[in-house]
Amino acid sequence: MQTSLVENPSVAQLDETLNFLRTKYSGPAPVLGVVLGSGLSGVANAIDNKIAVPYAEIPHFVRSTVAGHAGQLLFGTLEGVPVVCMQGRFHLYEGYTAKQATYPICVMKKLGCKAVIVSNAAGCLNTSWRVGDIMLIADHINLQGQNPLIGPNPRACATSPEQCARFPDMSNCYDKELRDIVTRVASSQGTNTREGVYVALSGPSYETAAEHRFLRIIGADCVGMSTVCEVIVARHIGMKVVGLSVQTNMCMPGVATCHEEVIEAGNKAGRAMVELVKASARPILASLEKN
Ligand SMILES: O=P(O)(O)O[C@H]1O[C@H](CO)[C@@H](O)[C@H]1O
Ligand SMILES: Nc1nc2[nH]cnc2c(=O)[nH]1
Repeated sequence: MQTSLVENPSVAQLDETLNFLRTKYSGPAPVLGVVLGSGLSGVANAIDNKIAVPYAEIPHFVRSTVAGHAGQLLFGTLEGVPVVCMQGRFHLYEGYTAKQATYPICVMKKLGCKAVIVSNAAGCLNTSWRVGDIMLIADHINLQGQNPLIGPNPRACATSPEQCARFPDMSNCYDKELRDIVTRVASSQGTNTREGVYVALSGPSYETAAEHRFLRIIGADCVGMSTVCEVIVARHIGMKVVGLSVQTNMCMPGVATCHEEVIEAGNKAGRAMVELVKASARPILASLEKN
């Protein structure tokens, strides 16, 4: 069943989704959500005791239509931490509304997640970086021309109506404490992460050289077509966020970009990302429990 979500998800819709998921998975409630971007599905292999539920079966989920996005929800544990993982995400350019694309984040919240790790494949605008580098998102610029919070407030997936500010603060969107944890884990693994700004456009066309110049001038380090709507919803309903952008292609004049290259680079660099996400799960949980 595929519902056209132009309104916020209702209590009835969320209940229907959750009741269905409970028929598929009855293990410990996930505390951490993970969203895997293009070519980054390797994290799925690190999940133990996995139960996979295709999006096509889940009430009110839309379908994954993009190569490199498997289109299933995974339940299991990552280094002993109960997680729910989107192996593939929904994008606005697939024709989905911002509410449809972010519905799984509301479901993660209802399942019990306190934080979400969002990952993406991105075009690298920062000329000091290289393909394969992992950027911890420190901030974002939303140039998608959409905001998933437009419309009635509050939303049913929040813990309480008071949680959903009409004008939610986005100043610590990408949680500083969790970012520091991931940076420490990365350096203990010998992985050199860098922090930077992710800019999201609607896509699906890649950028022109003039657009690349513009995006650098406004302060972006890398560019993609996803993530920001998910993050806005997660913050609105009180979930902490970690964002990882794998640099899959250099945005340079005269250099063409194609999705096959993005997936291939994602697959390659994704290996380091798998180790990073795996090793970060327990310290992130410890930090969530402390706060
Ligand atoms: O952001 P993710 O889902 O990783 O995918 C990125 O890769 C695709 C373009 O190659 C776009 O969907 C872009 O957003
Ligand atoms: N918009 C955009 N999205 C991407 N995803 C991966 N690479 C790119 C890119 O160069 N531009």
